[in-house]
Amino acid sequence: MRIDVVSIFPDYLAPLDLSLVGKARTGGLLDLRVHDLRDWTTDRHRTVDDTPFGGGAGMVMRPDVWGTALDSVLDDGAHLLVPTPSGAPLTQRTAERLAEEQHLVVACGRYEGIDARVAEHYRARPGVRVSEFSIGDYVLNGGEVAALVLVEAVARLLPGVVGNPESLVEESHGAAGLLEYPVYTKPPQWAGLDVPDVLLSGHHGRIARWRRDQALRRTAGRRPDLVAALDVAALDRADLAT
Ligand SMILES: Oc1ccccc1-c1ccno1
Repeated sequence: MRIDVVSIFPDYLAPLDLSLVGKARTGGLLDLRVHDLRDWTTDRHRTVDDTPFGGGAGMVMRPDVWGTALDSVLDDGAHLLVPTPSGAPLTQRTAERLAEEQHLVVACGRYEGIDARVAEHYRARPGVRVSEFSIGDYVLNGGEVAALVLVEAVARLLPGVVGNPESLVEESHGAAGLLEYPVYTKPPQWAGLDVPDVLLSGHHGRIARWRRDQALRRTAGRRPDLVAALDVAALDRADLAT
C-alpha cells in the first residue's frame, strides 16, 4: 500500500518513522510519502492561504496550491482522504476497508480549512474517491494528528505489520463490535489487588466466557451506543469457537 500525506507541517508526521509503522515502511509493507504543501507554491513567500470570501475570521487554504499538489500525488484509483471536524467518523470498519486499498492520499488542512472546491473538483475526477473524515467530536489546529491516527489505524491492519494477527481479533471494536475485556499480568497480587481467579484456572472455556461477559459489560456500561450495533451473529460464532 502507498500512502501520501500532504501538510504544511511535514515534521508532524515524524512519529510514523517509529515502531510498527516505521518497521512496515523499512520492511516494504508500506510505502509512506510525506510532502510539504509549500513545495507546490510559486511565490517568494510560499503562500498557501488567503482571506475567506464572505468575510469571517481566519484564513482559508488556497485551491490552486492544493490542486497542483494533489495533481502531483493522486493517480487513478487513489482515495483522497481529508480530515475535518465536519467529516464522517473514522471507525475500525472504515480502517479495515481502507486497509484493502492500494493508494491513499491524506490532505492535511490548517487555518479555517481547505477551499471547498478542492474536494468538489476531485469528486468529479474519474477514478478518484474523496472522503472527508473526523477522528472525534472536538476541534484540532489541523489535520496532521488525524492523519497520524488514520495511518496507524490502517497500517497496523496490513498483512505482516502486527507480529501476531490473532491480537487483532479480540481488540476493542473488533468483528463483533465489542470493547475489549480487562487484561492482567504478573504479579498475581499487586497493591492489595488480585487477578480474577478464573484467569488462573487454566479452564480455557470458562476464561473465554468470562472475557466475553466482561467485554459485553464494558460495552453496555461505557458505549451504550455500540450495543444497538452489536453483531450478535459474530458474537455467537466467537462463543461457539470457545
Ligand atoms: O479539528 C480539525 C481541524 C483540521 C482537520 C481535522 C480536524 C479534526 C477534528 C476531528 N477530526 O478531525
